[in-house]
Amino acid sequence: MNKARPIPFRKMNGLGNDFVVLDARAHPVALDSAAVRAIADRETGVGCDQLIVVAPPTSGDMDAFMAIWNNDGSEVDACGNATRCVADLLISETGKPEVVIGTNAGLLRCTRPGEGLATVDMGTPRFRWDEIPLARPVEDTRAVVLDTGPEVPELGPASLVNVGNPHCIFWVGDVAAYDLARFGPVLEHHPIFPERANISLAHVADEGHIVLSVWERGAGLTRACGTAACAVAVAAARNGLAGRKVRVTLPGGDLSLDWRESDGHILMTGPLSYDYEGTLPASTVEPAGTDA
Ligand SMILES: N[C@@H](CCC[C@H](N)C(=O)O)C(=O)O
Repeated sequence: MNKARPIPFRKMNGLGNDFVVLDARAHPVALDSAAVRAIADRETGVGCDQLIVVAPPTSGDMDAFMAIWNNDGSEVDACGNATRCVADLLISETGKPEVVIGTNAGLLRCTRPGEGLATVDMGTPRFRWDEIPLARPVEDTRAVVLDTGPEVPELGPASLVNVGNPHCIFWVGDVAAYDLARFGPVLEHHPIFPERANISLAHVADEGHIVLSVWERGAGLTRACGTAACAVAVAAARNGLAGRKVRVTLPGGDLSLDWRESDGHILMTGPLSYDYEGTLPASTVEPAGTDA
């Protein structure tokens, strides 16, 4: 007899960047791209920008491991906003002042500076062309001219950086003046990015404040993207456009970024919220043959 029970999930968000969070620590889940797309579908599934699986630690130096899937079914290494959400879950559960989350992009240390807030140490950015990665050598990733067709407006040179995932940033005078939803997909799939890229339009309002709009790889236009905020903060400082501590305003709200002088780590602080809880039919996420 199939005794499979429904799988509980939490719906959470960081500045409106929204996640279905599955806790696979007690009961494993098996996901493939098709299952992720079905759950993430806003018409026929739960709907989310990313699906997050909290799994048991894979080594003694972490509290849990976190797997990240975009809503197009691609698995990725980093998600800043979801890391804050999972950090809050683990801090509430353990009572520890600091938790360590394992990701495919490395170990991330997280704290709770106030109720409903989390700070994540996103580690150090990478700037070399083969670390971003790019399809061809580029000497200086601070300002790269991309060949684009008529569907992309004149945006000037891009700054490229990897903060656990690849980001491409264009510096503009007014982010609202551009229809990023129209040409974001073209840039995401530009041949210079063998793993595609997250595409940002950034306006430096002053040396401590940047306004940002993001077309996320594998998810489209989102209300916020934590790693894009990290990427734009370090790229602005590296280009001499802003200081190392900046406020980044996204459509969903503000994040505080500190590209720490002492060790080059990026600290990202911002809010997170719990939306609701629900259950998924076991058949959507259980390993084949499970009779749990
Ligand atoms: N929403 C995220 C980023 C999620 C992954 C990204 N779309 C990618 O494919 O790299 C964030 O808050 O950082």
